[in-house]
Amino acid sequence: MKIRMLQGHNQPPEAAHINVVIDVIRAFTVAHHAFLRGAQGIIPAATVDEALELKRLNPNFILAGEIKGLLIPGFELDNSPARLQEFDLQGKLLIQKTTNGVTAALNALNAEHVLVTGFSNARTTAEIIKDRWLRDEETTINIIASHPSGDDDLACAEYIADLLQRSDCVTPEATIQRIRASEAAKKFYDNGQPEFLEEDLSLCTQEVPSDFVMKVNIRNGMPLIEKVKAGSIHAHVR
Ligand SMILES: O=C(O)[C@H](CS(=O)(=O)O)OP(=O)(O)O
Ligand SMILES: [Mg+2]
Repeated sequence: MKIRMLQGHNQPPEAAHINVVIDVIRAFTVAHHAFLRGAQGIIPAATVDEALELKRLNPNFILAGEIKGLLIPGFELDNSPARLQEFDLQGKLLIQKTTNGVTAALNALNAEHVLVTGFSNARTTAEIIKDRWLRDEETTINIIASHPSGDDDLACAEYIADLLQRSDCVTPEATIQRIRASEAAKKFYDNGQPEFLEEDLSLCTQEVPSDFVMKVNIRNGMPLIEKVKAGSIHAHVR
């Protein structure tokens, strides 16, 4: 296995068998919790206009995301995993537009398998990659920390790389510490910015055991993030 560690959301990575796109604070923590709450799929949108147009055509879809961390006018959900807990998402399709995670995922579609995750599903994602897709030492994996400079996604990327390599050097505790100390985490401790909930940070640093990865598949020519269970991955390959 050859692992490349990358950081940022704007550059398409060099081609690989597997791209793993990380956004801990908060896009793919939101995505994981949306699936845990029954969401059927998530359409990543490159722009607010594209997201609003999709909503116009599909009024049942739910708009989620942020600009500068805040609710986008006309959207139902912001980018808070805590506020998401109040919504019934059973069978729903979400449209997600965020600064780092969603942009990075849309720029990383050039692999056989494209996965997204935050810390909450990092271990499961690594385990399923190991079980299903690590064919031989020639398998190439890009692990993309979507925040261009912050340490939250990089810490999670290193945690996943460690799990894939079975090196046992990076603990979940050390990873959580780095996420909590990252630049992106600061606003969640700031009493002057009450719109950023400290509970979000708790959810972003909590591993939630689940039996699925979040995989970006192309459906009708469009990317769709789907919940793919460990045993059913071969039925969902792109
Ligand atoms: O809302 C978020 O958590 C971030 C925006 S910011 O960098 O924290 O302002 O977006 P994301 O794409 O989830 O990193
Ligand atoms: Mg982020």
